[in-house]
Amino acid sequence: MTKSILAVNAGSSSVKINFYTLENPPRLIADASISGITAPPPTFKYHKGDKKHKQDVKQILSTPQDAFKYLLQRCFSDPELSEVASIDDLEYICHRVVHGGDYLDAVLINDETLDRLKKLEDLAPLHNFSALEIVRLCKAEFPKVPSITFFDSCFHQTIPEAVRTYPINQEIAKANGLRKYGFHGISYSFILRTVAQFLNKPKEKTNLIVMHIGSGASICAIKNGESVDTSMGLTPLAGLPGATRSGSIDPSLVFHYTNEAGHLNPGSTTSMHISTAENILNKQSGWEALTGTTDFSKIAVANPPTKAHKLAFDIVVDRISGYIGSYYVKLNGELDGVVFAGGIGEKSALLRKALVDKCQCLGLAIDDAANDKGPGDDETVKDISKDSGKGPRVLICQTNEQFEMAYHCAASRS
Ligand SMILES: Nc1ncnc2c1ncn2[C@@H]1O[C@H](COP(=O)(O)OP(=O)(O)O)[C@@H](O)[C@H]1O
Ligand SMILES: CC(=O)OP(=O)(O)O
Ligand SMILES: [Mg+2]
Repeated sequence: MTKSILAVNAGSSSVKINFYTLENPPRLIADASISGITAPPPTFKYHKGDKKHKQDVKQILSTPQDAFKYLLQRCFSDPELSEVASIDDLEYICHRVVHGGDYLDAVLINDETLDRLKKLEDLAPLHNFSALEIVRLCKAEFPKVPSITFFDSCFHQTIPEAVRTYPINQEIAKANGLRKYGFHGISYSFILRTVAQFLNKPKEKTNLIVMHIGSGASICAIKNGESVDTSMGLTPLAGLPGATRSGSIDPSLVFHYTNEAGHLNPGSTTSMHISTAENILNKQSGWEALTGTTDFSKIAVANPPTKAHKLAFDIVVDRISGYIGSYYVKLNGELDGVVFAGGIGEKSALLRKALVDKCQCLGLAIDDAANDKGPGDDETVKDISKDSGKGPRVLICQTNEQFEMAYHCAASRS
């Protein structure tokens, strides 16, 4: 019986689990996901071969842990699904953990590594706790199956010192690990390999600007196959706005958020504890704070229902295009392509069009029909450039963090 790998990706608004055969490269057996955790009702999707199933979930799933438990229950007890998902066949469970601190590579979970990762929970408040709860649950439910954690932050260890260093007291910065880490790295690693292959270039000679735009959004400059800058920082709050995250703001805004603004003194933050500020910027901001919805498909529409929806869309376009310009300079204008990925990057033709139009001066142009059609289910990379061959290519990549983890797991264990 072929052994299998279960890969778990707990994002801020979704949980995706995929089963693969343990072979190099792994083959997909089945996948299941819960999306829209922050915009109920959540949606359950399941796919095996040509069998596809989609339904709204009636029960309340307000955290990624709840969503994971629901997925396990469906996969292991539903007669239709259980044939592919027997616990006895599982050889490894791969988990996406957003913040890996100073870890340079994936680690096998044991008491020591779990303890070390627990200390990082505060640095990715929307992610690490939930991901580690899922790791703990797997340890308890399937004690014989090793769990391996893959980190979003590892891909960015090539970011040069001047880019990753914050201009603050360096003793304090070093003692507390205060630097840019960057995230979505499992996704960037998948995108780099598949896009380089698509372009017929060695990874080491590939220069890209990649946008991973989902409920959490970031952008990465890749030079000669290495991350040289990315918009998220010490935590996934920095950079672009997200569904409930503010993205980068003037750091002093925190001290002026209450009605005591303009009367700053050491006591003026008493009603605004620092963890409250963190909570507001991570969970009560972003496009939900502007429009009332975390669902970007309600915002990226030809006729926005309110001025606030239009404003939210324009803010996202403004912030992303600002980074594209900055990264174009950082890559000395030597750019093979600009890549759209993530739930929004892959699905919103309107956002892609608005961004490419805004970046015309960099030689970017889009083929409207190809853009509107988007990628087919089996099309991992799609070229939507107006005139491929001229200027940097405009591409969509259907990223797959679950595959990336299984791929590295199978490669290192086979
Ligand atoms: N057709 C669409 N147009 C715009 N946004 C979309 C569309 N479909 C899904 N989305 C958005 O994609 C986001 C989820 O992205 P995804 O990368 O899957 O999630 P996560 O960040 O949890 O990993 C949600 O904000 C959802 O509203
Ligand atoms: C790092 C991050 O924000 O991840 P996600 O987009 O999956 O929430
Ligand atoms: Mg995600």
